[in-house]
Amino acid sequence: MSPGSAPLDLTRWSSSQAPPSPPRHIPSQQLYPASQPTTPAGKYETGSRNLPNRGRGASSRTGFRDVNGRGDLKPIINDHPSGRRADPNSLGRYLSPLKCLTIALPQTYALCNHAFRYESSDNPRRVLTKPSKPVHNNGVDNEDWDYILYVNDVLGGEHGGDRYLILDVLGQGTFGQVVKCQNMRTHDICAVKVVKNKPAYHNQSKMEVAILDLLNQQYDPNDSHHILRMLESFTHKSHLCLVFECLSSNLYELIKQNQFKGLSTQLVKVFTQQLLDCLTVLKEARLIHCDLKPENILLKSLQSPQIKVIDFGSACHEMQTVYTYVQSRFYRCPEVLLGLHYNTAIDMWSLGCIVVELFLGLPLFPGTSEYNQISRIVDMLGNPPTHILENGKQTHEFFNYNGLDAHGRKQYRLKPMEQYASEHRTNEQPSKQYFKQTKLKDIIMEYPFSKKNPKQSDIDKEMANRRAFVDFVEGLINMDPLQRWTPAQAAKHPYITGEKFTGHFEVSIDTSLPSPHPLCPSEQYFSLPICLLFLGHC
Ligand SMILES: Nc1ncnc2c1ncn2[C@@H]1O[C@H](COP(=O)(O)OP(=O)(O)OP(=O)(O)O)[C@@H](O)[C@H]1O
Repeated sequence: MSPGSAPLDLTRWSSSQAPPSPPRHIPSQQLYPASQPTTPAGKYETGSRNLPNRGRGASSRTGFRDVNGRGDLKPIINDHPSGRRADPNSLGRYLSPLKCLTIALPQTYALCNHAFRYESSDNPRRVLTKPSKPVHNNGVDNEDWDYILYVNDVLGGEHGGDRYLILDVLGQGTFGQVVKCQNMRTHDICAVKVVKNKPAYHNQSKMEVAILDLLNQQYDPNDSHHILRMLESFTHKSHLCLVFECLSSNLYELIKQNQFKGLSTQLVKVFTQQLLDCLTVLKEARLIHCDLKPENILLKSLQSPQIKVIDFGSACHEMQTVYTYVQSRFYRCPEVLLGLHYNTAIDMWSLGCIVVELFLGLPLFPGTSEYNQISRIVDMLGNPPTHILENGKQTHEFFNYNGLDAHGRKQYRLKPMEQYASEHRTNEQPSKQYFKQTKLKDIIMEYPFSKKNPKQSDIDKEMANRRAFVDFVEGLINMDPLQRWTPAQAAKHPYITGEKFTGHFEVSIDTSLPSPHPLCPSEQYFSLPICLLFLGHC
């Protein structure tokens, strides 16, 4: 530096003053509009303030300047970062190659070809529905009568209601698709179930709307009983759409993430308490969920073990058990398998299967067929009580009648697999065993510890927890629905309350009778559709 010359003060260069220079790979006449001078005014002015900003990477020499006003010329370095193109929207800023080829791709194209024009309407729409080929309903439905959903399409607003921007897919079920959406008015994120455009699904889903409305408004107005919230429903291009609060992963995914190793008795307890709370409310409303399983229990978020029960699409009132074929097979109870009348007790059987699965990481009765399901249950728990077998419409499908016993009671024995298979022309396979033990108590008590080298005090505590857990589960998977514990009874078990478990828990009689619905004239003749008429849902 010459004596008397001012030091370079790079900090006083603002990026907006930095002159853009053409990148090596794009001709400068393409980079700058014809009206814009290739060399911005002042680019080669002398004086430290006007020195171009120095960026990272190689610099290119673009001229000389008088460094001291006395004609001492020094080369001017144009500090254009290597491999970067000037941002045409922000003078003095540069775009990285990554940006040029991603978010600034339309500009990059426009630079290369002046005729290029970008229109967002030309974007290929990301389809979320499979198959996506238009078949029905003027081309908006596929061959399965599912509405073909695209990211950034809008649902709703047909009758002036809220509109929902489709963001992503959340799940798929028998009834339709569930997508993550954003309410375009409130900006809230929600889940929208878009039901198949078929009368059977449409009508059944209207029942789901009615049941959730009833539960949300009448039985759980404060949203404190772990029941999914339905925000509204509307029709979009003949598809019934149900708008729900948006939840997180389901419990099956949680088990899977845990590599099917099972959850601690403590965490299982936290989930069970919430499920019992939900089932208590359902029993009060005399509603049967009919499809309780880990996939239909969702975490509210990944931050805490708060859960919600979803999918009331198979739910019904106790007086309206029109379908004989309910519940997912692994969680199906003996009275349903054998074709008896059923009530809210069937959800308690499912709950028993679920809590064991949460603890073990594997389903308790993973039946591969109806026969395999019942044979797994019988293998573990023995025959169902005689009165159940006597009254089951399907008993003769699975059991042989073996005459009367010494007390004059009918005796039944499960058909051998080969007999059942030949009678029903099915390909039954022997049950694959996942545990070497066959009895529930042994499976649970001998299940390996998750902790390596636990202290004796930890072992004692865990074994005490497990003893309470076994006793609790046995009350739920009682073959006799009349003896099976109700949610209120189960909620009093020491495993749930945290009291010391001192031996088999004797339940007291459940006096919590369902209260008559406020809008129904007679509890005796209560039926859901009548009730819904009062609520204006039919
Ligand atoms: N509120 C929600 N928030 C987040 N994901 C959801 C929500 N509701 C449903 N899902 C996802 O969508 C999937 C299908 O939903 P749902 O069980 O209600 O549909 P379905 O057609 O009734 O299914 P199924 O075949 O079990 O009857 C769920 O397993 C879940 O993964």
